[in-house]
Parts: sequence; structure tokens; C-alpha cells
Amino acid sequence: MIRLVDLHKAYETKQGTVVGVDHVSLHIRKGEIFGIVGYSGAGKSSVLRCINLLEKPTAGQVLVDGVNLTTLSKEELRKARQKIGMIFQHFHLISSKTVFENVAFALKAAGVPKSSITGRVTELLQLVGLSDKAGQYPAQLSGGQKQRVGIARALANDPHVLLCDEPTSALDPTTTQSILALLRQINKELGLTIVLITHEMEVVKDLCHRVAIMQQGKVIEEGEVYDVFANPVQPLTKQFIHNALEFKLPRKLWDKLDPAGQVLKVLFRDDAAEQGIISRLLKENGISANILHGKIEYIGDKPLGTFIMEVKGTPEEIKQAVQFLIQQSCGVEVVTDVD
Ligand SMILES: Nc1ncnc2c1ncn2[C@@H]1O[C@H](COP(=O)(O)OP(=O)(O)OP(=O)(O)O)[C@@H](O)[C@H]1O
Repeated sequence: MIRLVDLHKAYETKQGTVVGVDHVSLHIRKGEIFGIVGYSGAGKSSVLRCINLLEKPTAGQVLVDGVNLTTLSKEELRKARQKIGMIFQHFHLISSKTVFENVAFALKAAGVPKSSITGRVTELLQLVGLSDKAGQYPAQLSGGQKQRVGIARALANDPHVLLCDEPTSALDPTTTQSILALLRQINKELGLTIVLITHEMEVVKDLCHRVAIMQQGKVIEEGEVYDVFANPVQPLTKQFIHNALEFKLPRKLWDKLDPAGQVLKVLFRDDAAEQGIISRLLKENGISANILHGKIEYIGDKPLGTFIMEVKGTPEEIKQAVQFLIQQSCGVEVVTDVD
């Protein structure tokens, strides 16, 4: 659906050349929700803006629906862009126009006949749950409602792709959940391919099918969201996941731990998350364990259990216990500090 082939974007500034995207290749499949995660400056916006050529790549190719956008004429590109909708962190609505007019504007710009506009806008406002707000102005709306207008406007011309630039970063947690639910619904009902950039792995966990992690303009890791959460490889990915799963022991508790024990962070993947592995760990390995923190998350519908436990036993018993966990396909890390 979307292929980025050796995409490179360099910005020329007074201070010299700044590389925004450093030779990135990605394949985003039709109908999936693909997340791009990274800290500020990692190159997420640059990649997203290259997909609709808001940013012109310095080198490489951008193929959408098999068409290489980098070779199109201005007019062809304008047409191709109508099939690539975009929503923004700060909504970018026209403040002097009503909700209705903001959505209608996208249709007018695409040359849709006047007679079709009212019906289509009504349909779109219904889809995003704003039928009763058609006559209001952006200033009269909450952040979540503004984003819904942004979504309606982005969908106006039946795009095949929706690009989402940090769509929930300006919203509170409850509103974030309602916007993510709307994006999920649109993806399912319209079969729309969604590319979303965020610095929040939580958003990826809740919404995306696959994810790429970016650092310094490069994609450093990518895969199915569950697999990336269950088997993160790169240190940055591990950090993002650690933060998303909110596993932080209070310092007070850490300081009270027995120095003779060892603290393990254990990941129970797939079926292991639902089996009685902890009781077998204790029974079969002669150790004692004190659970300090733990929960089972469902990513999609697959369980991923994470537990932090203090284990006590002889060094040999602890080693054997770690081996036992690895044999059960668990991930095991020795925790050496609260962070
Ligand atoms: N128009 C520009 N001119 C010069 N440098 C730019 C421009 N846009 C981006 N950059 C630089 O390219 C790099 C990647 O920026 P980009 O905005 O793509 O990252 P990001 O991950 O989206 O960050 P953020 O989350 O803060 O938006 C940064 O070093 C940035 O300073």
C-alpha cells in the first residue's frame, strides 16, 4: 500500500545540513494501522510529511497504491493527495468557518459539485458523532470535538490513507481513548490504512497493528506491536515499553529489599501469561519469591504478563529458576535499580 524505498530527507539550514530521515525503507500494508514512535527530533514528522510529499524527499521513493509520488506532475500530485487524508495534533481548523463549512471546504477544494456537498458533510459529521455541532465554530468546541472535525475533513474525499500527526497529544486521557476508538472504527468500517506518529507507546499498544521505532532519522526496530512489546531488542524500544507499561518500583520499597535476594523482571508471553508458571517456578526450583509488581496487559487480544519479583535461594537455585523461566519462553531480566 505504502512503500518507502531508501527515503532520505536532509534540510539545508544556516547552520548546515540537518538529516531528518536517514535512508528509511518501510512497507505499510493495506488496511493496517501502522505506528511510528520516537522521541522529539527522531524524524517521525519528516517521514509522515514525505508520504504525501508535503516534504519533498531529498532521495528515495514514495509509492502509494503502486504510484511513485516523487515522479508526478503538480496536477497529478494534487489529485493523488486527495486520496491521502491527514489530521494534526493542533487540528488546523479554520476558525472563521463553522464545523460544517470546515468539512465542506475540503470537498469544494476537490471540485465536488455543490449539490453533493450538504449530503456528504452530513454523512461525515454523523460518522464522527458531531451532527449536533454543524453550526458551531471551532472556538466553541472541546479538543476532542475539534479533532473529530479534523477527522471528518480528512475523510471528506474518501481517502485510502489517513496520516495522523500526534492526533491525541493535545488531549486528556479520556478524550484520547474516544479518538482512538473512532480511528479504530474508521479503520475497520472503511478499511482505511492509517499511519500514526506518536511519542507515546501507550497509543501504539491500544491502537496499532504494527510499529516502527525511530531514532536519529533511522528506523531501529519494527514489527507486530505484540512482538515488539514481548521481545524488544533495542535499548530505546525497551525504554519506551518500560515507560508504557508503567513499571516503576517505589525507591522506599527497593531500599527495604533483602540484599541476599535477586530482583527479576519476568515477561510471560502468549499462553505463558495465562498458565500457572509462577507456582511451578516456586515448586520445582526450591526458591521463594515475593511479587513486587505485576500485571497482565492484553495487546490486541493476546496476553502479555510482566512481573517484578524478588527471588531468594542459593545462587545455584536462582540460576536454575532463571533457566526454568527461559525454557517456558519467558523473558527474564535482572533488575539492578528502580529505573
Ligand atoms: N523544516 C526544517 N528545517 C530544518 N530542520 C528540520 C526541519 N524539519 C525538521 N527538521 C529537523 O529534522 C529532524 C527531524 O525532525 P522531525 O520534526 O521530523 O522529528 P520528529 O520526530 O517528528 O520530532 P517532533 O516529535 O518534535 O515533531 C530534527 O533534527 C529537526 O530539527
